[in-house]
This record gives sequence, C-alpha cells and structure tokens, in this order.
Amino acid sequence: MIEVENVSKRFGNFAALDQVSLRVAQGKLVALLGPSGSGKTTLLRILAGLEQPDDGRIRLGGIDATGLGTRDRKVGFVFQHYALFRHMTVAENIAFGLKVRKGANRPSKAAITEKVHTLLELVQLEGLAGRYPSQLSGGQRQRVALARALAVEPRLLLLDEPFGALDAQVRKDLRRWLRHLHDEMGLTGVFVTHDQEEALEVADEVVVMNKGRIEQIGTPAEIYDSPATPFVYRFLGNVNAVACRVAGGQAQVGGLHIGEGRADGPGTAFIRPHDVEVLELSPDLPQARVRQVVVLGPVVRAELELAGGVTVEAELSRDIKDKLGLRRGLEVSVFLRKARVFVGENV
Ligand SMILES: Nc1ncnc2c1ncn2[C@@H]1O[C@H](COP(=O)(O)OP(=O)(O)OP(=O)(O)O)[C@@H](O)[C@H]1O
Repeated sequence: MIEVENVSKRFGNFAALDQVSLRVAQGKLVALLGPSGSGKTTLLRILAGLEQPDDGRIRLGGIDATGLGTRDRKVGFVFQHYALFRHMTVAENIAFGLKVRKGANRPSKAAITEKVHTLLELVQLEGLAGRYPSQLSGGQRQRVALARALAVEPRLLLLDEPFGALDAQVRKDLRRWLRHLHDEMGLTGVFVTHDQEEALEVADEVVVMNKGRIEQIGTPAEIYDSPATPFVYRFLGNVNAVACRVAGGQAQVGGLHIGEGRADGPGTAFIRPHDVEVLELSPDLPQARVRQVVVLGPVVRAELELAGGVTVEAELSRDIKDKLGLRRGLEVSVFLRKARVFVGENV
C-alpha cells in the first residue's frame, strides 16, 4: 500500500503539488495522467525519494518513508530517456543492481546469472544477452530498462513515460506487455503518462492531475463514464461542451432540454458524441440539420446543428448511417442519452 498524505511541493513561488493525497492498494497498477506541468513527474520523484515534499507524508507498506532515501524505499524506476549503461551488455545492465550490493546482501555469481536469465525470459529478450544497448531497438532498450529495474525485486515500480519516445505500434505492444507482466508479478506500479488511451488501457486506476492537484481518482470506466469535473471531461476523450442556461433545475439549449442542473444560471453541458443518438425525423423529438458526415473506418462522425445554431458532434455506426441515409443537409431528430451539466461561468 502506498499512501500519499497532503503532499505539497513548491519550486520558488510555483506550487508544483498542492495538498495531494492518494492511496494505492498493493498489487495495483496506477496511472498518473495529466497535461504537461500538472505535477505528475514531481509526484513520482517524491515517491521515489528523489525529491522531498515541503509538506505532507509518504507511507510505503504502512511505514513512514518521507525521510527515507531512494535505496531504502526498495523502489525500481524506469524513465523515458533512462539510458542504459552503454559500455555494458544487456545481461550486465540487468545484473548491475545486484552486483553493486554490499556484503551479505549480494547474491552469489551463480544466483545473479540465474536471475538475469529469468528476467531475460520475462522480457522476451533471451537471445540478446550479449548485445550492447546501441545494437537494440528503442522498444528492446525499454524492456532491458524494465528488467534492470525488476532485478532488485522492488516493492514498488515507478515508470515515468516509459514508452513516450517510441513509435505508435511499439508503444501499443509494450503497453499490453507491461499489463501482462504486472499481472504475472503482482507488483505495485505507478506510471506517468499524458496519453489518455495509455492510461485507460493499462491502469487499474487512473489519477487525473491538473495544476498540481488531483481532479479525480477512479477506474478507467469511472473516469471515462463519470468525469467529476469539466477538466476531466475535456481531458479524457472527445466531448461536446455546449453553453446552456439552467432554469428551474432544467438545462436548455435553444429550446432543447439537455439535462439537469444543480442550480439556476449559465452553465455548460458535456455530452459525449456516442451519447448523441441520431434518429429519423420525428415530431416528438428535437430536430437537427446534418452539416457534415465523416466516415472513419467503422465509425461515422456527424456534425449536427440544433435549434439556435448550436452544433454538436455525434458518433454512430456505419449501419445506422446507411439506414438513415445520413448526408449533409438532411433533417434528423436527436436524442441525448446522457449529458452532464456544470453550472457556472467559464466551466
Ligand atoms: N526542479 C525544478 N525547479 C523548478 N521548477 C520545477 C522543477 N521541477 C518541476 N518544476 C515545475 O513544476 C511543474 C510540474 O512539473 P512536473 O515535471 O511534475 O510536471 P509533469 O506533469 O510531469 O509534466 P510533463 O508531462 O511535462 O513531464 C512544472 O511547471 C515544472 O516546470
């Protein structure tokens, strides 16, 4: 269990982390997700013991680790540009953390060889033990870096944009691979990413950060389906943000009832494109005019103009597009399956 309690960190006048609290249960893989500068790396470095918080505490496995150095925390880490030792082979790189141990803590030569072999198998690089880093691809290097971090059996694995520098396909393969590896080893892991797809696909839990604060913590489904704040709505996935007015608890846009608001006044309604249902024109439902239709493989995006000139994007299947004969200029009806209204100016 990792516990972060009210951690704050300032750099000069700038608050990189502002009263951050977080709990990660044993064996979970957690993503710290947020835009550049939101404090993800700072939090990771504080967990690693590479940086000290100005305020707050870090507990690892129930023990106060706030003042402990990196070595005593038993963490392993992999950074985006974490260079392998260039003059060492793959096997030597992986063995490094064990070889530098002192006295009785250092395993025997045979035990180290055995361990390196097991790790090479795990990261599927059995044949490459004798190669130097310059003779590996980017993805292979990252896997060696992971094996090196795992060699010392960390109780916590910290990864900072581990696949950031790699091309899209390799990234995808490594993500799946990391997920499997994690499931097999039962480690607790925290990784930093600014890629929402990566966070949603790989993590058990996602921590969404913004300006040094946590906006929301939840499973990928919770974060995507029930964003707690406008920021999370905008940051995770495509969303229609429509200015509306709330009166008597009901939010309206150009005469169309769009959802419920908690208080009266101006607000913004957030609607995911796949929650905008497009139907044949019906007198009982609000009307819209199709402004554009784009086919993206199996998915179709349609831009719809509602009454009052408000435009929303709908996402539908190709079958539905064909059934409706969807094309520019067509009059259709719309039904909003789900909308969430946040009341206030500039949300
Ligand atoms: N050593 C430092 N000195 C001064 N400012 C720093 C230092 N480290 C980080 N910062 C600032 O703190 C803020 C948070 O940085 P951090 O690296 O944690 O963000 P991040 O979310 O990881 O961003 P990125 O995705 O760009 O890596 C940034 O505005 C950064 O400029």
